[in-house]
Amino acid sequence: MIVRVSRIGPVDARFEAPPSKSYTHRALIAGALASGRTRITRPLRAADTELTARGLESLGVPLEWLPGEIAVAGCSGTFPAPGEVTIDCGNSGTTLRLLTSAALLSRHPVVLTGNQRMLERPVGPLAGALRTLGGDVAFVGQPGYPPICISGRLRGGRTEIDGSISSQFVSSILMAAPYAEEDVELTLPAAPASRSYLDVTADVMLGFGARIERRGYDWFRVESGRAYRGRDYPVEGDYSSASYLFAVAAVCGGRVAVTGLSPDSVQGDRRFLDALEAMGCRVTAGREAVTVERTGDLRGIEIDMSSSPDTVQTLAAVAATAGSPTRITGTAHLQYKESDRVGVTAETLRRMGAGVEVTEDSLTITPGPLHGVAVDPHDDHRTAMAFAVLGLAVGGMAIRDPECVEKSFPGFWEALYGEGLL
Ligand SMILES: O=C(O)C1=C[C@@H](OP(=O)(O)O)[C@@H](O)[C@H](O)C1
Ligand SMILES: C=C(OP(=O)(O)O)C(=O)O
Repeated sequence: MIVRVSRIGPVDARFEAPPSKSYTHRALIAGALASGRTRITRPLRAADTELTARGLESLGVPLEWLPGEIAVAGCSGTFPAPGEVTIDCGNSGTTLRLLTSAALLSRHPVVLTGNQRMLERPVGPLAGALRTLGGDVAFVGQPGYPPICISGRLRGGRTEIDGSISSQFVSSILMAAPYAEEDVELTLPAAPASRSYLDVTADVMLGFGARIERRGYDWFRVESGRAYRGRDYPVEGDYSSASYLFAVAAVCGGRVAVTGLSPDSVQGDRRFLDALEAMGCRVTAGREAVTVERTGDLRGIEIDMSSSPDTVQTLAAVAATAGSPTRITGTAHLQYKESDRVGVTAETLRRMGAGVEVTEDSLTITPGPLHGVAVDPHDDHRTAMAFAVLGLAVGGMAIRDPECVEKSFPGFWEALYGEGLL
């Protein structure tokens, strides 16, 4: 299938943000490990969160998707799987990495695998740290990459962990840590990638009753024995998904209001709004909705997006329509995602007529006269959504394999249709 995107004029649209992918993954895992029942309300039902849910079910956790909620019967810290299980995590890095440490809470070995691309996404630093904490982690194929087989126990204690490739390595150990035999103390020798996701992890853990001490992003201690308690857990809206909606106002002009976002969220992709404001948009966060409005021209900016990785492509798309160049830094770890995102973004923007310069950790976009092109998202939802939005300003855009948005934002195309934008 192909979605064709035509140029539209200034917009006046209102959307509801989809629920947060990161919060839904974590609430599923905390609820599955908790004592008692958990009701996750307004969860994200998308390909990736279904993969986490199915993984937990195969570990023996009863779980039910109901309209607008998920009911989870917690296993009190020991997965009841009756034997070895293999979990297919597709291309969901969060599923594979977060379940890696939790798998030590099963009495039987757990094999975690995924699709072809997932087998190229690293897990080595996580495996190394887990071994120090008592786990047996064996690489079934290429050392440092899935598939991995997890057995042994989560003894706990102190370890160092390098989160500079992915914060998910750190989140993984933190989320399982309340069920270690001893307290877990993690020291991060290097600045973690995507550090804001560690705030999301801590937020969910605290919400489920864990005790966690920390010094910024370089030291964490989780108390053993402070089990998660089942609860009703409402999931807030997703700032990464909302970025595509806000970007429509930035590239087309006019205004877009998005409801369902928490104004004091710790999600790092909130920073995308600061970027739009610095470029010349008006951003207002009211009680009901966050609104982005553009009446004049956009100017280029320089911004560090290391903590907001999932909105780098949205920002690159907006930057291509500005009046001056934009330099985005903190992009090194985007090469480990669903695709080599910097490479694909640079190549597509160049084909559209923009100038793009790439270094190891930055992306500089120099706007030029743009024209639409055919985009192969390489099965990367964020590439499809970012270039669809840019297509609304440029016209003549064709997005191949549009169903890849199922990963995080299954209603993306319907949302644009619903507001008459497609
Ligand atoms: O923990 C999470 O929920 C996520 C962490 C980030 O990954 P990295 O830490 O690998 O950059 C982000 O890109 C991903 O979409 C979700
Ligand atoms: C990188 C992403 O997800 P994950 O790491 O879970 O595959 C994403 O959604 O952009």
